[in-house]
Amino acid sequence: MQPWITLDRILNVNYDYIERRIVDFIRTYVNSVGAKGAVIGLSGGIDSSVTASLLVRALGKDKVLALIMPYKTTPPEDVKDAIQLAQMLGVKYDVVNIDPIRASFSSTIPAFKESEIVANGNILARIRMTILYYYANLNNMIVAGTGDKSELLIGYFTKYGDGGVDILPIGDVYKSQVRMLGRRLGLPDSIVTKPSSPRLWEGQTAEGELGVSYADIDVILHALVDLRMNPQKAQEATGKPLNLIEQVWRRVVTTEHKRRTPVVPRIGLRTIGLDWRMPVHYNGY
Ligand SMILES: Nc1ncnc2c1ncn2[C@@H]1O[C@H](COP(=O)(O)OP(=O)(O)OC[C@H]2O[C@@H]([n+]3cccc(C(=O)O)c3)[C@H](O)[C@@H]2O)[C@@H](O)[C@H]1O
Ligand SMILES: Nc1ncnc2c1ncn2[C@@H]1O[C@H](COP(=O)(O)OP(=O)(O)OP(=O)(O)O)[C@@H](O)[C@H]1O
Ligand SMILES: [Mg+2]
Repeated sequence: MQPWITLDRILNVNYDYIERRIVDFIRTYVNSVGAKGAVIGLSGGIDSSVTASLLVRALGKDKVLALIMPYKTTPPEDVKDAIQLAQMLGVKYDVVNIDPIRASFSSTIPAFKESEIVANGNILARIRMTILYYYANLNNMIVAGTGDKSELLIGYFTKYGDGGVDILPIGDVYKSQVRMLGRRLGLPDSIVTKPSSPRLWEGQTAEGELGVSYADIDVILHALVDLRMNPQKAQEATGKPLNLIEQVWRRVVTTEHKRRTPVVPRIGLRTIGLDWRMPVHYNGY
């Protein structure tokens, strides 16, 4: 049988609907929790650019605050792209260089190891999260996350770093779809065509670190997650190698802890995270 789950199938979705749904979600959520707006980290990458653009459509430019937080591994073009986008959207922005903050970690932590690139890279994401929450606290705003469905499902984010946010507007949109959305939102070409990278260390790219392309990841996730296929069925339907499918699935299952609130052992009659559930903007008593 010819593979029928192709990238075209992932890309061929109703972007008008996606845009309307997300804009409506942001507006309703921010208003119903009584926040004054949203704070976002702008990296010059596709995810934060699309999210920022949707925030402005939902809330208006005066209710969106952008933080541009370069480190020495951030290419100057990224800073330029982020500033250009903030100006294009008309939002207020601050540029905060995080080099000295990160340097204070290496100079004060006795166990600090310069060679631990992933652990040290995660510090950058957690420094940025701390700064975003500082601005949110000062302005009675919430922190908008930028994780897309692909990154969230494979756990490709720093727990409580870029994962430490209040809402995830593009969290149900695959990376390949986010790029298409970016084009439709009129984002500059330099942003839309830029290869994804967390820029946590010199030369890092997402596809290089993961060892698989987002085009493949998205097709495989659609089969495994949306269509609930087992790896064998997913292989028939996508034509991708079984070992690649299993590798992606392994990432999904081993990172479930990143998508949950911390686990609590059951002791009482109702336990947080197990059978205590409440809507986040419930006003009743
Ligand atoms: N089963 C489990 N239950 C509960 N907690 C568990 C756990 N397994 C690990 N943990 C905890 O999780 C920690 C590991 O998670 P974490 O600290 O996130 O670290 P980790 O997943 O190892 O690293 C983050 C990954 O995300 C990538 N990243 C980061 C930031 C941005 C982006 C981007 O796309 O822009 C990508 C980064 O390149 C790296 O590959 C462990 O040290 C442990 O504390
Ligand atoms: N230099 C930076 N300044 C401000 N925020 C940043 C910076 N680097 C990362 N971030 C924040 O961390 C988020 C996660 O980074 P990530 O690289 O996944 O997203 P992106 O750069 O927007 O898109 P892509 O995944 O395509 O690179 C960013 O979307 C942004 O909110
Ligand atoms: Mg990036």
